[in-house]
Amino acid sequence: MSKQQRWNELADVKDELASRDWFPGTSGNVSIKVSDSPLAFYVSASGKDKTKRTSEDFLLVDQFGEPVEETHLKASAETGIHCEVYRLTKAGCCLHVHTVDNNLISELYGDAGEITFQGQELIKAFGIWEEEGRITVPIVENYADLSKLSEAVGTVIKQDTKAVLIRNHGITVWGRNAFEAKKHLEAFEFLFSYHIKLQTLNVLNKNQSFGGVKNGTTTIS
Ligand SMILES: CSCCC(=O)C(=O)COP(=O)(O)O
Ligand SMILES: [Zn+2]
Repeated sequence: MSKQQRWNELADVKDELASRDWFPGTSGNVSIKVSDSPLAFYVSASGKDKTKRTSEDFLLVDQFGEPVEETHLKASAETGIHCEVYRLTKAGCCLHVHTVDNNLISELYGDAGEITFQGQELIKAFGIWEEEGRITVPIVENYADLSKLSEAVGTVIKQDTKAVLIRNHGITVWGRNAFEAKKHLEAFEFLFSYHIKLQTLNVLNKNQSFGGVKNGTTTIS
């Protein structure tokens, strides 16, 4: 596939994530691999409004996140994380978004360092078809030092890892191509949303059983 086709593929997936409001406040970044050896990938330019489609949305960078073509564009501040994903996995596309649900999950399970999902049909979206199939997402602290953050992400990526949560920040997820990366992202966001809603309902039920409704107001503690 040509570089232009890769660019278009990345622009299309960015548009689809934007249509879901998954890039609030210029957050998020996306990348797609163009060549394996030497590694080169398009990554979104830093600080842009990712809901807009322009000819300056992406730049080509190498394994170190350095531009390989003359450009005035600055690569995403989190390019180092994409470099780690391409170094450690067979990913062809890597997506990073900030959502309320992924931030809540990262905070609720941040101390545990991971969250595991089991018994959900959508786990099949990760290619896991076993009856008792499970998927674990590691969670790292949101280090302000981006080199340290990239290193922390790299440390938790194992052979079957498909995403990493950054605490109170967002998710970085990947797939062999743009289609698979988006599928994984959508499936994770579904699982996060389901889990939060279920936990909230459980707390509400518990409060009602134990008289948690005071003065006509149900409190969630
Ligand atoms: C306002 S979002 C803060 C930076 C961030 O977390 C992000 O995802 C976007 O950074 P980029 O440099 O890729 O625009
Ligand atoms: Zn981010």
